[in-house]
Amino acid sequence: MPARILDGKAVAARIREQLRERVEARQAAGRRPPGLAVVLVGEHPASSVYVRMKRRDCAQVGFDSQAHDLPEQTSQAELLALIDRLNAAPETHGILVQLPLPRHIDAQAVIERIDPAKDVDGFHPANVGRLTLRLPGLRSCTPHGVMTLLRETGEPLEGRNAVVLGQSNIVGRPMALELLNARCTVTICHSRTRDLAAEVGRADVLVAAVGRPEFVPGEWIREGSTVIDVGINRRDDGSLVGDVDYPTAAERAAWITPVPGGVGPMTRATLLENTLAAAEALDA
Ligand SMILES: Nc1nc(=O)c2c([nH]1)NC[C@@H]1CN(c3ccc(C(=O)N[C@@H](CCC(=O)O)C(=O)O)cc3)C=[N+]21
Repeated sequence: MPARILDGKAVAARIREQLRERVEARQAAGRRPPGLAVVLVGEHPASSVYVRMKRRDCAQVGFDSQAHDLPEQTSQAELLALIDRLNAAPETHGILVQLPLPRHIDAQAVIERIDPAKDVDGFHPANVGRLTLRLPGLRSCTPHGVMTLLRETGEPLEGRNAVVLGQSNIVGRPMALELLNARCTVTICHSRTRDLAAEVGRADVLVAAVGRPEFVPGEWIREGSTVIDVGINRRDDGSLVGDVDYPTAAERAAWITPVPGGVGPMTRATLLENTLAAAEALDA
């Protein structure tokens, strides 16, 4: 039986619709719209596209989208000064600094300058620490969005073997913590993992976040598993593929996310959810 498709695009659209209603209710109660500052430094080609999508999402749900497009030569001091102003601005509830930043800027210093209450990316050590300790806080959009998508399958996560491919700060590590908090048995694999095929073969839930096109062959996939593909890789012909070989994996999995239309739209919808949550907490 071929896998059922976990349609992130459709779930994200539903989330945006619910958010739009909540923003309308806020407005009817005389409260200001959630404000998201999206900061873009320089002209990384993919970043301009992603930032445009985020701003369009904001407009669609009635958020105040605040654009800060800075030149490539912006100094770290200038960027930190902007963060300070946004931290202090009452109309700004969320601050997103698009990554990657130009090489002369220390991204970690920038992340740590953001008020954790406005850190809608969930990248600040205070928020990662809160996730680690199972305390409420802003949770990184991609792993958080994946958890929302996993709930859509209706299958319980408790006790299942979850395998995460990739140990990055923005996906692999927080993803493993999310799955642990959902009481999965979690394995994190990386470039030094000895027998990747064997690890993947044990996965009831596989999350692939390695950033290599079609890296996981379908033969590795456990029959009946749930396959979440975080990879967004652009091929020479301009088309997008994930980290998993979709056609062969879909023959074995019970559920699988497509690329595009899977995790990507969920990441953006979760950014909006985090921004509304930040607004509710800050304006309370
Ligand atoms: N501070 C920061 N926060 C981020 O969350 C962040 C970032 N920097 N830098 C870059 C990555 C990448 N990222 C994506 C989110 C959604 C899609 C997405 O919606 N993709 C669609 C369309 C893809 C397309 O057509 O290009 C899809 O997969 O269906 C893609 C990429 C967020 N990132």
